Amino acid sequence: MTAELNERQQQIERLGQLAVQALMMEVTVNPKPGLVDPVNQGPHPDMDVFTFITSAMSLQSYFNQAARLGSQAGLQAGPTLFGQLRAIGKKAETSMFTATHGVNTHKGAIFSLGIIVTAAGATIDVDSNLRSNQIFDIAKQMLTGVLKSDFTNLSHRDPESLTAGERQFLKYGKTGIRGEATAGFPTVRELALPFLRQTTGTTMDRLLDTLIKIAGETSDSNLIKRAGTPAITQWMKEQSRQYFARGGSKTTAGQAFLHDLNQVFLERGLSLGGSADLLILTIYFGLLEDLF
Ligand SMILES: CC(C)(COP(=O)(O)OP(=O)(O)OC[C@H]1O[C@@H](n2cnc3c(N)ncnc32)[C@H](O[C@H]2O[C@H](COP(=O)(O)OP(=O)(O)OP(=O)(O)O)[C@@H](O)[C@H]2O)[C@@H]1O)[C@@H](O)C(=O)NCCC(=O)NCCS
Ligand SMILES: Nc1ncnc2[nH]cnc12
Repeated sequence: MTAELNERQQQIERLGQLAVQALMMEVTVNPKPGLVDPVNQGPHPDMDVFTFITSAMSLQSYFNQAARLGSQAGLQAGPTLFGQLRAIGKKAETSMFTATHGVNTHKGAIFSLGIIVTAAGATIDVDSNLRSNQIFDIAKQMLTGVLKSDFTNLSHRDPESLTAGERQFLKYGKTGIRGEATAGFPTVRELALPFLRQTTGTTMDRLLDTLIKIAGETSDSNLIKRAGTPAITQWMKEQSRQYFARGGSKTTAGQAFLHDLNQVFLERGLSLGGSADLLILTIYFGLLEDLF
């Protein structure tokens, strides 16, 4: 192998490794309301931090493959590339369920982070200052037409076979994670990543604040599913506002608020699985940009 090819190969592998690192960093952040962390299972009795570590490790080869797929497609990447990714994503879902004995830890991340890692592979030759924006643009290019293809004819399907996201589209017109991805992940591009870039303090402080920022601004289909109503999104926005009004993770008042919020999530069985996925994406960009 020539030195040039070898270096390219290493860059591709690095993109895959950073994906698993982002999954590990997300699950380490605590105290996270409604989510599994090393201290708490939150409202997820079927999983703990070890389930997440096992799940993340099982996805290494998927993310390496995704980065390689992207690097082969380059900047013209489009829906064909997404079709190829979905095929390997479905296999990765099966590997994840085998590794976790049937627990859904990273289904959302297989989809969202898979797209971003593939787009990162496609921008391997782009200048590092321009890269993040290019990744979002390519993700958008790749997802062209997905809303139409995934949501057409849903009403003719057996209602029992529909996923939470599909049900929420039929019931509330909400496009969920597919809508976010099709728009090029605006919650990450315009809100979470700029927010993370200007945070200070420990990595734990910065990531906790970024999570609560995301949770206050996104429509988390996992939260809606658990609450049984989309009105929960407005409630979450208010919780986020109050947390930051107390100074966030770096203040005693902010930490006390978070502690109480964790209790509320536990008592009501609420989860922030979708927001966790967007945090994972934000961490991935943070790693690419050397923000930690
Ligand atoms: C497009 C797919 C993601 C499938 O979508 P689907 O319609 O099956 O599901 P959705 O409900 O739309 O969402 C799927 C997961 O995406 C995450 N998510 C939701 N909202 C957001 C958001 N605003 N931003 C980012 N991410 C979001 C979320 O994942 C997290 O929650 C998961 C736990 O969920 P679940 O098991 O349903 O919930 P529990 O509370 O545990 O269940 P109960 O105990 O209540 O029963 C966890 O994985 C988090 O990561 C949503 O769950 C994609 O999978 C797809 O295309 N599927 C088709 C097959 C395929 O092609 N797969 C390969 C993709 S490359
Ligand atoms: N830490 C976490 N807890 C529960 N669901 C998640 N989905 C992604 N990360 C998660």
